Amino acid sequence: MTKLLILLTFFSSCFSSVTMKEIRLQESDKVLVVYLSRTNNTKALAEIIHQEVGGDLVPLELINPYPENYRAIVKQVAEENETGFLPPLKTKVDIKKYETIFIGFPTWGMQLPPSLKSFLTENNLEGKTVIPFNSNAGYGVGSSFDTIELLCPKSKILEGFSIKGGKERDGIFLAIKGEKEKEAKVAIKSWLSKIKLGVVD
Ligand SMILES: Cc1cc2nc3c(=O)[nH]c(=O)nc-3n(C[C@H](O)[C@H](O)[C@H](O)COP(=O)(O)O)c2cc1C
Repeated sequence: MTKLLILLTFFSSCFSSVTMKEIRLQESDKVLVVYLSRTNNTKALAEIIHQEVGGDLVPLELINPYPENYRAIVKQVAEENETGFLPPLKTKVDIKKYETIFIGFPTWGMQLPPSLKSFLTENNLEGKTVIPFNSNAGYGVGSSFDTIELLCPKSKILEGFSIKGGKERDGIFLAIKGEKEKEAKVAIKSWLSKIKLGVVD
């Protein structure tokens, strides 16, 4: 009887470890990490998240890119925010393929950038898990996370992640590199395990 129990325990543990691995791979297939980044800070976060959770990593591109000049982009974004203009996207995603969607963006004018509003309007995220992440110049996420809640009323929205990135206004472009990148990695890993999306080896 004891022998039988030991054998059963052995086989069930083999079986469960195979199943766990398969589930993780399947889940990873259904993960999308989509992000907007101008000076690569949010891109650095997206790459760390992608290394941790797998899936597809997709940069969001516009049909008509924003001006290079900082003052010009600030002015254009302010106008778009005021009029509610949704810039058309070059990036198309087959959203049906995904169940878990990480959405990354910088804070622009203390709001969600207009192209993210386009993305969330163009794609139906009903029933999907949505996880925002953000970099900013030190002033926080503004209304961006709340706007995601508004635009994704039928999604399960998990706690977002936010970190200080660059400050283009003061000539600081990519800040999430070297030591800062290592710090971001530690913070992201702890956030992912808090929201229970960290991949266990
Ligand atoms: C048009 C524009 C507006 C911005 N507005 C804000 C803001 O309101 N608050 C803030 O903290 N940072 C603001 N920033 C700074 C970015 O959020 C910050 O530099 C971020 O790390 C950039 O991310 P990226 O490198 O992925 O583009 C703004 C940057 C741009 C280009």
